[in-house]
This record gives sequence, C-alpha cells and structure tokens, in this order.
Amino acid sequence: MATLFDPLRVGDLALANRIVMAPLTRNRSPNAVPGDLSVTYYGQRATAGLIVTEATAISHQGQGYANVPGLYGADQLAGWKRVTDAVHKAGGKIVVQLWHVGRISHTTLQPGGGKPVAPSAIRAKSKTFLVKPDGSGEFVETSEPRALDAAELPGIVDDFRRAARAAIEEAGFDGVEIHGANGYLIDQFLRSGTNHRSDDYGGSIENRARFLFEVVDAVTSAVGAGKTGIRLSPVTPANDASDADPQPLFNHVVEGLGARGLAYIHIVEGATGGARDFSQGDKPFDYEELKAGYRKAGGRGAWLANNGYDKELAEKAVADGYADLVAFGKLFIANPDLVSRLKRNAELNAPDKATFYGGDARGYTDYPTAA
Ligand SMILES: C=C(C(=O)O)c1ccccc1
Repeated sequence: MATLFDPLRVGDLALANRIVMAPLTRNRSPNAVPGDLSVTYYGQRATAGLIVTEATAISHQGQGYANVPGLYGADQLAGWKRVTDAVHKAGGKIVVQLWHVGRISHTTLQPGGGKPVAPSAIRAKSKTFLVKPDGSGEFVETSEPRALDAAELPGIVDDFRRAARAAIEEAGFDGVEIHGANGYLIDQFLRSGTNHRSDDYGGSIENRARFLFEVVDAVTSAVGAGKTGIRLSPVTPANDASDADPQPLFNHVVEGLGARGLAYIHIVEGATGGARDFSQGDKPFDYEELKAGYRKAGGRGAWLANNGYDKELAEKAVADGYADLVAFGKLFIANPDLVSRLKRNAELNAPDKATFYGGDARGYTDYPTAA
C-alpha cells in the first residue's frame, strides 16, 4: 500500500515522494523575470517530490497579471535557470507551468495596449492584479477581450511549443505542465460558458477540445510526453469559467489524453482554492469516473490530485490507489519543509493571505522551517 513518502517514477522523472508543490502565483517577478527571492523560495521547497512552478507566460500576449514570470525573453529564461539550478543543487525536481491567460488580462498588460484574446468576445466577471506607479498592487476588472481568428491559433500553439523547448533546453526544467485549468485560454476553449464559436473550435465537445489537443501535441513533440503534464479543473468557477455539462466534456478530454503518453494528469477537484464538493451541471462531478476513463483509454500517466487536501485525506487517496500524487498549495507557501513536517506530524505554519500576491520577502521566503 503506497504512502505519501514513497518514491515514484512519473514519466521521465524519478520523484523522491508523492508530495507535489502546487502552482502558486505570487506576483514577485518584476518585468517577468524571476529574481533572487524566487531562487531562494523554490530552493527552500526542493524536498517536494515535484515542484510545479507558478503559472508562467508563454508570450507577452499570454501575460495576464503584473509581475508574473515568463518564458519568452532571454532574461526570463536566465532567471529561471538560476531557480532550477538551486532546486537541483538541493536534490529537487521542478517543472514549469506553461500559461496563456486568454481573456483574464488587462489592456495595460497586452502588446500595444490591445485587447486580451479569447475564443469569444465575452468579458470575464473576474479581476487581475496590476501594480500602481507607487509600487503597490491592486486587483482590477479584466478587460473586454476580442475573439481570436482561427488563423491566429497556430501561432499561439507555436508559442507553447517554443516556450516548452526553451524551458527544458535553456532554463533547465525537468519538464513542463500545460495550464489547461482555472478559466485561462485552453479552459476558455473547453467550456461552453466561454466558447461560443461556430467554427471547428466551437460547438461540439470534440471541437471545443481541439485547441487543447493541438497544444498537447505541439508540446509533447517538442520536449517529449515523458516530460509533459497537464492541469485540468473540470468544475472550477475560477475566472468566471463554466460549462453546462462538464462530465462528458472532461471524460472526452482525458480519453484523448490517454493515447498521448503524458507523464501526469493534474486535477483540481471542486472550486480552485475553495470547496472540494463544488460542482457545475446537474449532478456532482465523478472524479473516479474521470480517472477510469483515462486508464481505459490507455492512459498510464500519474494521477495528481489537488485542492483542499490535508495529510489524512492525501494519505487515504494514495493508499486507496486513487491518487498517485497529491499537490499542496497554501501549505507549501507557509511550510518550506512541508514534507518533513508531514512525515513527523509536526505543527504546520499558517499561511498569511495578506502576503500571497505581490510584495517582498515577507510571506515569501521568511517562513521558518521546523526545528
Ligand atoms: C495562475 C493562477 C491559477 O491557475 O489560478 C492564479 C493567478 C492569480 C491568482 C491566483 C491563481
């Protein structure tokens, strides 16, 4: 019976344990460049079986928040190389989350001050994070997006491919995670609430999933399926995401992923950062059914469960064979040495929400390790 502390091979990666640091946006990369603080922050958390970095923009168009990192500039890649060197020196494994925000952005962050892009011109009832001239942060309404022309999509797919290749070859990452969750671009194409297209990328489930598979195929062709994971959030309402009937949609997605040999499938259960039993559609979402469909379709990647797990729930999920890996977010913010604390049932530091987004070392690199 597996435990959280057993090693596991995940695609090309040999992980020391089943405990994953979830992707966590912290808004501490001015000019999209991870700096000294990020080197320290990720290095401190290298005992995780796997670190998934904060969401990282594949292009300027893919940026949606102030001071989030990128993978599309030499200085950004050099900054990340310092991070991966620190994590590897501490014996850790780290993958970068490839991100295009789609409509969750603001004109001031977009190339030439243009509109954010999306499958359809539907403004999100959501906010993004900007930094004022005095350096203080503020959450503001996202801007009205414009609908992408289908002819633009190959260029965005290329941006994912290029970012993935640079992540491995220049920034030293062990792999990449495609961000297909939380109401960002790929998820905007998937969900009926955000995709009102009438072309080959809209309407049917097959059409709405088309862009996701084009991105997956481009990334796996660039870096290998054994270095590629994907994050999905079937029912999250994050960023005003919604779908009328998520179960058949995401069953279709994982069945398509089953034949693609990915290293892992990362599932946000319920509302991101909120209620695990949150659901959309007319019945509760069935995650066991989702996983069974993936395995039935030949999927052998690790199953990475996330959202609201504590040690007890995580141990049960792994012992029962439902989850191969469990990702912790807020617990890793506050506990750089989470793995050893969980192993010893040590007391856990409480995260300070006031310092989650933006700022300096406070609430970022200054959480203590246990004695
Ligand atoms: C990248 C994010 C996600 O995946 O939800 C994010 C962005 C801003 C704040 C919190 C989370």
